[in-house]
Amino acid sequence: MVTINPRRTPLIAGNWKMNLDHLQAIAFVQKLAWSLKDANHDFTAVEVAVFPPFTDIRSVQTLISADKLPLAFGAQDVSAQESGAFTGEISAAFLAKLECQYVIIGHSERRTLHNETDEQVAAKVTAALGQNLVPLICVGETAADLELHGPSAVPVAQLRAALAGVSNAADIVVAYEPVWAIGSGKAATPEQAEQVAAQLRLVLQETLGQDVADKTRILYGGSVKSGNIAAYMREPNVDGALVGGASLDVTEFGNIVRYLKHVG
Ligand SMILES: O=C[C@H](O)COP(=O)(O)O
Repeated sequence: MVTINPRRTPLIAGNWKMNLDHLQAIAFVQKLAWSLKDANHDFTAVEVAVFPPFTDIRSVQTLISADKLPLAFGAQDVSAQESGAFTGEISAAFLAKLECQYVIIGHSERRTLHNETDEQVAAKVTAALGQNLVPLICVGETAADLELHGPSAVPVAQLRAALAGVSNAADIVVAYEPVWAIGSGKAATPEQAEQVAAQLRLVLQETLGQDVADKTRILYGGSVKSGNIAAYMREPNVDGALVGGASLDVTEFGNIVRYLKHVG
């Protein structure tokens, strides 16, 4: 039985990573919106967001705005800097100007492949909030971390660090993504996801207070598919999913969004 917390609208977020150019993005978003509309998806019951590459965002914004599509969108990363000589960087102000609602910060691929530190993640969170973007903060342990420290220690420490400069978080989203589950087909069990999500909610409570802890959505990410999403959504502290590979297939992503059809 799924009980939807009235303070936390479930969020299904598709992180396209470095896939789909701007023309493919337009076709994808149109098809996604049409297929969800055809299926009478209730966008007030489950929010849907896509995270295209930077070069697609203007096209996605224009389409969503012109056709008044009930989809949210965001970027996959942001600079901690406001402006200046930072070749290749994209500021939070630029993203806000493109009407992004969200920005993913601290994805494990950034932490691993670009050596992003907890301090840089925290600075990016502050930069995003400064432009009224909702930071979607990713945390998660590697297989080695899991063996060494157990399931919650690393994600909890990463979240604490990410919130270091946040005093008044109007709106944030947290994604628990065990690194060993990303793109591996070896998803965490719903119980594992719930265990860590509950610990992350405690961190939110301790650092930002009960109200923020109650209203903050905590997503699970890592090999989410239409066949396993419903089981995660039955867990009381899991409020949605950050989907990678499966978000690139319109039909599959649409079925993930429509998980309510498959839960008792
Ligand atoms: O941001 C999304 C995650 O990295 C999950 O990716 P995945 O669904 O391909 O495992």
